[in-house]
Amino acid sequence: MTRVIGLISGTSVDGIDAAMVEITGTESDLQVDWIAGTTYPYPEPLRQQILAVCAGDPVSMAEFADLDDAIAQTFAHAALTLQGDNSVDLIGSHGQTVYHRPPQTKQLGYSLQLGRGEVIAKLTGIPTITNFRAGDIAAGGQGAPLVPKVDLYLLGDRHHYQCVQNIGGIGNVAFIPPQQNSPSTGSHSPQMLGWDTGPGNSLIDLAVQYLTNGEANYDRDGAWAAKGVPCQPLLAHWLQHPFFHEPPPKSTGRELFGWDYFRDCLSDAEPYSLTPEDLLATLTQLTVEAIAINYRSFLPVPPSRVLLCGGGSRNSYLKQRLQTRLQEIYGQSVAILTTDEVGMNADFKEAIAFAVLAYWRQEEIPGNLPECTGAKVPALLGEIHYPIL
Ligand SMILES: Nc1ncnc2c1ncn2[C@@H]1O[C@H](COP(=O)(O)OP(=O)(O)OP(=O)(O)O)[C@@H](O)[C@H]1O
Ligand SMILES: CC(=O)N[C@H]1[C@@H]2OC[C@@H](O2)[C@@H](O)[C@@H]1O[C@H](C)C(=O)O
Repeated sequence: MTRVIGLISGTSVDGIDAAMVEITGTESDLQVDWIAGTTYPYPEPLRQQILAVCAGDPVSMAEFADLDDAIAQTFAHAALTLQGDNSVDLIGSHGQTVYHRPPQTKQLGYSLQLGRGEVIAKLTGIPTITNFRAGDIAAGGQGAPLVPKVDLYLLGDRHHYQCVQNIGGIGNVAFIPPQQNSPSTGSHSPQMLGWDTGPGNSLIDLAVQYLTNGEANYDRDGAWAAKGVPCQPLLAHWLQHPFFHEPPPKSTGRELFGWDYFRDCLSDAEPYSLTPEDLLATLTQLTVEAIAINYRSFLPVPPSRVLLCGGGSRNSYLKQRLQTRLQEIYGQSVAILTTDEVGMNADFKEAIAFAVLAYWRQEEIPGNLPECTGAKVPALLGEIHYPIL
């Protein structure tokens, strides 16, 4: 048994999710037992600095190095807070993505996560694995999404064609066909798939911040959007964005669906004189339609159930709109649950996944699925940093 802490701050930049778990087995016999989890908020000035860098604000290399270390220190504190009196064997830290560029025909991808492992290992005294995306990118992959391989082994089901749909800042899906035999035999058909579906909560959050002058950060339970009506012509226009129609493998981030895109949305919306409620309803529906278009265009069969995770799984209005839209496109009801309902914590699933990815790195088991990231080969993911005792 290996006790591992997994750490991640996602594209919402809302704080560090930390999960402590005990892991045994390897792939088809992988077992992860939950011990504890916590969300450790960034100090507000640090959060603002991260958002500014993500939005393209210029920084000197010296400021950049300080930012890297400030993030690493916050991650280390999150790990130490969660660790308490427990002994921990390993930390898997995703870090904070500040830039992501998918690969092009003649150019490898580039994905930068801050919060260097040397500092986390030094401050915690625990071996720390970081920089998980580089190994997949070196193999020609997108570097994302990486969580689907963990979903396969922890959420694969004998009967269902499942979609595990994360709705964080960005949305991503893992499509998992029924696992009749051991997944590692590759005997399942059709194949496992996974890719980024587009905006999750990123545009909804930006709209709430804009509409409240920064007083609020998100639309709790979708209550505000639920009072509005989606503007169909605006949606039709936004849905022409090439990302929604690009076949997988594909990945994205705040570079595409961040402030600049939101400002474009606002100017597109001007002629319609939308109320704040209508604007939020339309942006929420964009997330729903992005998921629906991706499923209809790229899944080989309709999912028999969708397992939601990430903060968007708490947005009951979004969930209900997604239910309606999937029923419309498939002509039959598709069960929508949260991963909590099948025993996997929906808020900490990504943190748990990076604990597993670190464990796989230590056991020398590849962490990526080429069918999801587009990498040429399965690759060992992550760099190991040992504390100097
Ligand atoms: N009760 C709720 N109602 C509506 N939305 C919610 C609720 N709770 C969380 N959210 C949304 O979830 C977001 C955070 O989700 P999450 O932590 O999964 O994102 P992330 O991990 O940062 O993103 P990513 O998965 O893209 O890296 C918040 O910014 C908010 O928009
Ligand atoms: C570059 C980056 O941080 N991408 C994240 C982001 O957040 C959601 C989506 O975009 C996903 O593909 C990815 O994260 C998860 C943890 C993944 O790799 O599976």
